[in-house]
Amino acid sequence: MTMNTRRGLAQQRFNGSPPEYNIAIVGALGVGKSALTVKYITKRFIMEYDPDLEGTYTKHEDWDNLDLVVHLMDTCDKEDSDPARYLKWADAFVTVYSITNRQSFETAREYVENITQFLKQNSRDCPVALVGNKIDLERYRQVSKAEGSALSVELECLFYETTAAEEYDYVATVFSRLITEVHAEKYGVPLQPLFIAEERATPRDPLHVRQRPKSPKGPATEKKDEKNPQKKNFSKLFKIFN
Ligand SMILES: Nc1nc2c(ncn2[C@@H]2O[C@H](COP(=O)(O)OP(=O)(O)OP(=O)(O)O)[C@@H](O)[C@H]2O)c(=O)[nH]1
Repeated sequence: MTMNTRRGLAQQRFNGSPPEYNIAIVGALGVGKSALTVKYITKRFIMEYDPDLEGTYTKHEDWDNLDLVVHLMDTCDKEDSDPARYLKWADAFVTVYSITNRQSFETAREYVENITQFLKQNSRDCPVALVGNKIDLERYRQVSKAEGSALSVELECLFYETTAAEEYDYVATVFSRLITEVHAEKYGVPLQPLFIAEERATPRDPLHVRQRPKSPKGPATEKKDEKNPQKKNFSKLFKIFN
């Protein structure tokens, strides 16, 4: 069976159109929502963004010959903005705080509580991840990993620590898990390759490699190496990458 036939068969399971996932990224200003969005979309770290811009970005993933379409909303909450725009839209939520900013951790709690309350009121069940970002700045850490983990247990959500400034795998791990969970919820079947044992290629993409069982919840592996990120200025013109 050719690669194209396998892809066709895989796609047929979803009426010919690729499965889609809407993921909203929320949190206080400056925690790295835009940086994590860009990292996931382009695998690159970009230092500066326009803090007032909110945008939705799309990425196609290849999951063992199945096309997946992932839409990310990099949110930007203002005093008068209505969170319903992403609460209603999203299939999953990434609530980001910076491990170097305790206030952002408190804000993340409020975000997760509001999301959970909205989901409950609307009888919806969506995965929510609490994400402590900027672990490359370990020396400035204000929120311990144990505190992040304890809050996720209390709020009954997933927990990861990440960095947008280092390896892509930190970020891929979070999205891989959310996509897997959303898929099961939205399409009623686990996200798994069309199983043709003798022809199955060795999975290489991080999405596949990082696929995890449903439980237990747990943080991504922490890495202590420090690197100097590129010192460049960009605006949200990275939108052109889509
Ligand atoms: N060292 C380091 N810096 C990061 C990381 N993530 C983001 N930053 C930096 O933190 C600053 C804020 O990042 P943003 O992505 O703009 O944060 P945001 O949450 O989108 O906040 P607004 O743009 O203000 O809405 C920028 O200077 C980023 O370069 C990270 O993982 N490590």
